[in-house]
Amino acid sequence: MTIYQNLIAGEWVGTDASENISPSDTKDVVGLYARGSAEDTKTAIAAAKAAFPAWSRSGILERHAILKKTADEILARKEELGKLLAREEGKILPEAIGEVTRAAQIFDFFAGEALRLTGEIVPSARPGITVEITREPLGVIGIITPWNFPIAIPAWKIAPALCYGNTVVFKPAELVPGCAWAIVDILHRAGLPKGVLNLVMGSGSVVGQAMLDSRDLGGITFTGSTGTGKRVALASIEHNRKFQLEMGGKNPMVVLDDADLNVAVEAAANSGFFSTGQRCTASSRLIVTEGIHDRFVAAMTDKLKSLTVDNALKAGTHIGPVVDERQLKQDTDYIEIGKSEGAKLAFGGEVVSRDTPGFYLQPTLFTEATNQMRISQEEIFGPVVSVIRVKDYDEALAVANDTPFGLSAGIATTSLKHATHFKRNSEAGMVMVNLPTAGVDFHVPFGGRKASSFGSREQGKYAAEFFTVVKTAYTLP
Ligand SMILES: NC(=O)C1=CN([C@@H]2O[C@H](COP(=O)(O)OP(=O)(O)OC[C@H]3O[C@@H](n4cnc5c(N)ncnc54)[C@H](OP(=O)(O)O)[C@@H]3O)[C@@H](O)[C@H]2O)C=CC1
Ligand SMILES: O=C(O)CCC(=O)C(=O)O
Repeated sequence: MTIYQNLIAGEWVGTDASENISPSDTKDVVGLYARGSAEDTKTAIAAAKAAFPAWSRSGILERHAILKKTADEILARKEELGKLLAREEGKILPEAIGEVTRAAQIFDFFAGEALRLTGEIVPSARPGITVEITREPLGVIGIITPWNFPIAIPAWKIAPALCYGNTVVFKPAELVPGCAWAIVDILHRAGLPKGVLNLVMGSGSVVGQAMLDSRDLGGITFTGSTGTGKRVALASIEHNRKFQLEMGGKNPMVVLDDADLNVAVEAAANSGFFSTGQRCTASSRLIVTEGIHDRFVAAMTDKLKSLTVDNALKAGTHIGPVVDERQLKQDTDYIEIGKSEGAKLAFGGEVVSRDTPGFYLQPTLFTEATNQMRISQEEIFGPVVSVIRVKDYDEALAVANDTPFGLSAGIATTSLKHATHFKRNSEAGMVMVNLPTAGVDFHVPFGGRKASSFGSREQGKYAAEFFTVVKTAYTLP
């Protein structure tokens, strides 16, 4: 089998490789992908550092053209790349093609941003002097991404990094090197100069750690677990560099008595179970007021009965497999914890077999949960959701905010008053009314509060906050 190699200083390198296995079918080897070493990582960082002066001064038309060409190729190959994504991560094919399309839209957006770079000229407090306020790139950006969005998250970190004139060392999650390799190959062929974008696939404890230990990164942008996020933060403080963290969620979805039941059920099922519940924006706490509670649980249970769990590539599958054995164990451990805490298992809870050997788990719904239970406080990251019964809107809001996390929050209601109050008083970075808590737009800010995020927002024009540094220059002509 061919080895998909790392890209370091413009050359494809690496002979040590590991298998990329499909979670839908553990007999399906997606490909052999290079495993970089700490030494490879250092070489990649040195190459990115050497490429920085020229790239940071490159013309906006060059950056625009490369990002646009990348967007166009990703879009033209969305079916093929979607299939690769579905195979390696387990997202169902329509969701996977949707994610690839989103990656293309992100590159397209930042191709446009390259042409819209601006600064300000303001009068000085001292007459005769002008003040220019400009944004400059940070330098070499370390990009560390998770497995759950194998192409969209790399896209929303790589595209702005390059757009604003930074060079990059990119380390994707070991579970999903396929999409990472494809996106880097496309950017490389689109004409990026040597060393501007380096790909080092390999393990977090080796490649990721070597990035954390480097003194030559101007910034690290990370998405993943809270534990690794803290390591990124501590190492970045030690090395005086900027960092941006996107971590977990325990996102609430409030359902009020006056909600449209169908809207509420569709939003809750999507939030909790689509993408196998493996989204940091997934809602695993359904906070439901008394008057609609029993009708909502009955309708949710009917909805879950109608969902097919199977191979991600099979037509008609609604929920693909869990990403790997370790995540499956985490999910089933939490199901046992939920039972032992006294929550009632209303649906699912079983690992199931399908025609192909994969990590299949039924969508699982607990009722009679309280917000103090571990299943309501800790991120499970699987298709496991609890219903918490509350008296009224005020209690619902208090429970929704009673969490260490603050990424996304939803409410299903026909009351303008409650929707407006919730938008203002939810302690989350993103609020959805009558919509799923997950599945965000590509051109507006993304990020949370409390333990979910650290640093400025990702995506849209707000991405400039992280990927640039402001310079204030005074001139006496
Ligand atoms: N917020 C989110 O979107 C996500 C949250 N999670 C949460 O995290 C849990 C565990 O998932 P997991 O994949 O292990 O998350 P991690 O935080 O371990 O992985 C995220 C990224 O960090 C890398 N990494 C791991 N260790 C280090 C290190 N010491 N230094 C630098 N980089 C490192 C990983 O590499 P590698 O994978 O190659 O080891 C991966 O690229 C999930 O169950 C879920 O709760 C997970 C994914 C996304
Ligand atoms: O919900 C989304 O669209 C994005 C979710 C995400 O970024 C994540 O799960 O890491």
